[in-house]
Amino acid sequence: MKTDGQEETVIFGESGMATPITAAVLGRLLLKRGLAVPPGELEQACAATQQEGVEQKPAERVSRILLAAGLKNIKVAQLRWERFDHRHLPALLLHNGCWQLAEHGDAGVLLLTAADGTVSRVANGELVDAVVLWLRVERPETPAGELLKSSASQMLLRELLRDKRWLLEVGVATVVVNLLAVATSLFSMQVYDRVVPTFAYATLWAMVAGMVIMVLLDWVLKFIRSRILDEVAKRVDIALSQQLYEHLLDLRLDKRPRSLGSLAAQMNGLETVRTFFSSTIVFAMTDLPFGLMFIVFIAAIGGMISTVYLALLPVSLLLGWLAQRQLRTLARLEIQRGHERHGLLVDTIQGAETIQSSGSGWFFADLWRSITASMAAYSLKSKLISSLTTTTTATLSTVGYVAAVVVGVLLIEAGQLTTGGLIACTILGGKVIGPIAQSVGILVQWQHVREALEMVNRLLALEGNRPEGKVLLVPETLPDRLELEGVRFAYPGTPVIRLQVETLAFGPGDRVVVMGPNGCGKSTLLKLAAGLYKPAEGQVKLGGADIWELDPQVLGERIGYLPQDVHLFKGTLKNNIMLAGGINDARFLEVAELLGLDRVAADSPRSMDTEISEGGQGLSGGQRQLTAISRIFLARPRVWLLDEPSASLDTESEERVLKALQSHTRPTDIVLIATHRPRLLSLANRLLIMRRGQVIADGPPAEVIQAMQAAQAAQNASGSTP
Ligand SMILES: Nc1ncnc2c1ncn2[C@@H]1O[C@H](COP(=O)(O)OP(=O)(O)OP(=O)(O)O)[C@@H](O)[C@H]1O
Repeated sequence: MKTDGQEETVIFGESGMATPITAAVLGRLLLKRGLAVPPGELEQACAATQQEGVEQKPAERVSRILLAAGLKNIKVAQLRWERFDHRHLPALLLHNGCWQLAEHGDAGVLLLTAADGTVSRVANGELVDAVVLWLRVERPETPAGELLKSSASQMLLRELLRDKRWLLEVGVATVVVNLLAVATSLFSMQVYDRVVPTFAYATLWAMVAGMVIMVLLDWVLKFIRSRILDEVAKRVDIALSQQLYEHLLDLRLDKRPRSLGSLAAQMNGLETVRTFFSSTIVFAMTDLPFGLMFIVFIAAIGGMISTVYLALLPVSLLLGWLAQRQLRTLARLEIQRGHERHGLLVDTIQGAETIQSSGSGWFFADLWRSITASMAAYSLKSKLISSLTTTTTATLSTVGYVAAVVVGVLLIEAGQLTTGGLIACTILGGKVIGPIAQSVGILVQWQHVREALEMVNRLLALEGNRPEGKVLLVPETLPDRLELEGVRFAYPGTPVIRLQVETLAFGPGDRVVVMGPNGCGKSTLLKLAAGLYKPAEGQVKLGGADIWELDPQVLGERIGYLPQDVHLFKGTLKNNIMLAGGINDARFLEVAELLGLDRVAADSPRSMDTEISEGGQGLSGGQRQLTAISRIFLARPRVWLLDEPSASLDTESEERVLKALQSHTRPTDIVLIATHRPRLLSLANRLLIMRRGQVIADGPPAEVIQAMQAAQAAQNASGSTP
């Protein structure tokens, strides 16, 4: 189909009507997303895919067009507008019967650009039935040159250069150590040329005495150099790991990678970097540039012999460069598999009970074996390449030695060189090739370090909760009011909106129970209200202030959040209850008694000092839940956000928690409880019902229940009507 000279492909809308998508509108989107296509290619691709038939879904068709136009690594997703995460704009939108480019406009208005370039402004609400095509571009690899500009490298450099004195000290020590190496060769030259022909022992002893001093100096300098570098590595290590860990603590939860294994591996990346910089290999690197200095000395002593080493130097470097290209890919693959293995390990340890009870151990053992086998294969390949390169460099070194001796003999015959001179040249020659042979080992390690740095970069690139340098509000008083305004939220990596709330306000004294089917967004609502997740759009306000503008301490003080999955940490029961500390014993005991935790402690020989292992091992599910609830009671927040507080509790404990909530909350506190337990309704003066991320009913519990029952009855009646 052609319109105005533009190639079109035909796409079926939801209703089954064919809706054309032009190369022009797709081209506009690609341009906005920074994806270049040579002129004419998109039109050709559209025409080619059109000939294949029109029965494909829009997303499939656009995928084919993009592939035909040479754009790989792009996934196309088709979504309903109301479930689309606006952060992923620009996208293509099917509105008013044609596909248009949709972009953010101002004040929540959307800019739509049609194929012919006409722009219209549309309000969000007008697009309820619209369909979106969203391009998800896979992350491009960081180019090598970018690495040094990257945050981890910058952080490393910043730490290394914080106190520059060590650079001078190490520099001076390295120069002197290498000059002493020249002195050793000069010693051999003098012995062969002056001592051996005449057996001049007096000269020999004088030179030996000089050498002893030099050897001692060499030892002392090398020792000092290694101490200085160790100190620097230690300093950098402490600073970097602290910065990285704090970044991890402050990481925005919705920006965290989903796999725990890769998150932990990214953190561990620093370890690889640290080991590299604190290893002796750094000395080999600092000695590398002195190869050229030794060639200059060889030229001064043996003239033409230097050309042998000058020729060998680029050959060895080329060999190393070729090797490192291969090694880099292998290192990346090995590290990726390493992440998977790490993730599997974490999962296996956490899910040990499930694995054993389900008898699925063989499956995990197989998975482990296959990952380990492929890691071993990559490692074997990289060892093969590095040993091939090392052996070749060693052979080159021998070839260099033989060539230098041959050239030396010719020079001795021509009277331009002495035997001692030749020996000195070959000693210095070894010092040119030696570090290069060693550098192959450095290259192997460097590839791992490079990958590790990229991993750390990825971690650092993840957004923190509060941007650095942002001025945060610390209000002295905050009215007890929690509001959600125009909130839309999608979890990372998915464009599906999981929470959509136009306006929702909670005032002083509100006792709200949130109910709804599994996965309707109750926990998501509570997490957003607690400021754990940031909405893609809209605001969550506490006392009129956006909670993302508030200092986390203010937030922590005002809001108490009980997660659905309670987590306890390694330590004692008491430590776990008083997690953030700062609570007096009387209050602690009062809360323990209130919630029945004193009885848990009484059952254990170590009472409140009962040992808890990582992840809360050592307590029952209900006891873990009580422990977590007691943290909130100790904190006494103004806003209580409790996610399934009684899910693991027996009736007695549930009653106790209910009573505690009635008696120990202030009349002005806001209490929000997500639950499936009707018993908790006795506490509520307000009931929210949620479906598919939206609040569908809100009001006094009796009224809401009545309305829901009436709606259900009406639905049943209409469903039973023939
Ligand atoms: N971390 C996550 N990443 C991606 N999607 C998520 C994540 N957590 C929850 N979801 C999805 O968001 C939706 C809402 O989840 P939520 O936990 O808020 O439901 P819920 O109403 O609390 O359910 P339940 O009653 O089972 O606890 C679900 O469809 C779920 O699959």
